[in-house]
Amino acid sequence: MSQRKFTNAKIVIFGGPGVGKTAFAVRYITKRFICDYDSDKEMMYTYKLSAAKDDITIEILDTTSKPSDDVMDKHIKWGEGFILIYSVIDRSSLEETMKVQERIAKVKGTEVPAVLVANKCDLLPCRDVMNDDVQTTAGTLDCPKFQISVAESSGGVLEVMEELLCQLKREFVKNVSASTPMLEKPKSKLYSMKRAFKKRINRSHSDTF
Ligand SMILES: Nc1nc2c(ncn2[C@@H]2O[C@H](COP(=O)(O)OP(=O)(O)OP(=O)(O)O)[C@@H](O)[C@H]2O)c(=O)[nH]1
Repeated sequence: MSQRKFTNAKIVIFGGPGVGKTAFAVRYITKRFICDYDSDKEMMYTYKLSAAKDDITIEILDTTSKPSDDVMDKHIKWGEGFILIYSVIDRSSLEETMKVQERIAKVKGTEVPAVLVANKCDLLPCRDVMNDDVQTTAGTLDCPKFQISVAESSGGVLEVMEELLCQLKREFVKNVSASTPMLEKPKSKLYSMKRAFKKRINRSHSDTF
């Protein structure tokens, strides 16, 4: 039987070198900011989120910063929702996310659950990416945009995840309704009475001949 409840989410984090992909995943899971991680290692995290109706198992794939096209396509096919992170102090990282968006659009189309995240907003005095840059380099996916600092607090990270999970749930519900055959509407009492009456008339009619 196909699954009818939203209980799983597969999320992929893409972004250029050092933008804070690992910091984001670790912040979401542990609510802590740890300054240094093993650099550029691919990691899979699993996190159980207790929701009002059901628990949701969230798998988060923290990718390397420069995956080959084949590896990127494999991750895109695996993922259901995408977090595209760039750093406000590194303009080239914004361009990286544009390339990823094009790839996602090619593999999965443009209607994909995704969010675009500007990280390291605590370093705004050193910013290298202006708001106009983001508007003009909007990319192929029309996804919600966030400005956060993983270092400063968990708030932004939670907001991003909440938005993506909402998009994923919407997509899930859409797919379930599309795959469910339309159930026949229950007949009203009047309809049943009319049918019974018709049957009786037909029977008495055939009795006559
Ligand atoms: N100031 C500041 N530093 C941050 C923030 N987020 C992450 N960093 C730092 O940026 C560096 C890179 O963070 P990572 O999480 O390793 O970045 P990454 O994208 O996983 O890096 P790679 O996978 O190696 O490309 C680390 O030193 C983090 O402490 C932030 O919001 N503000």
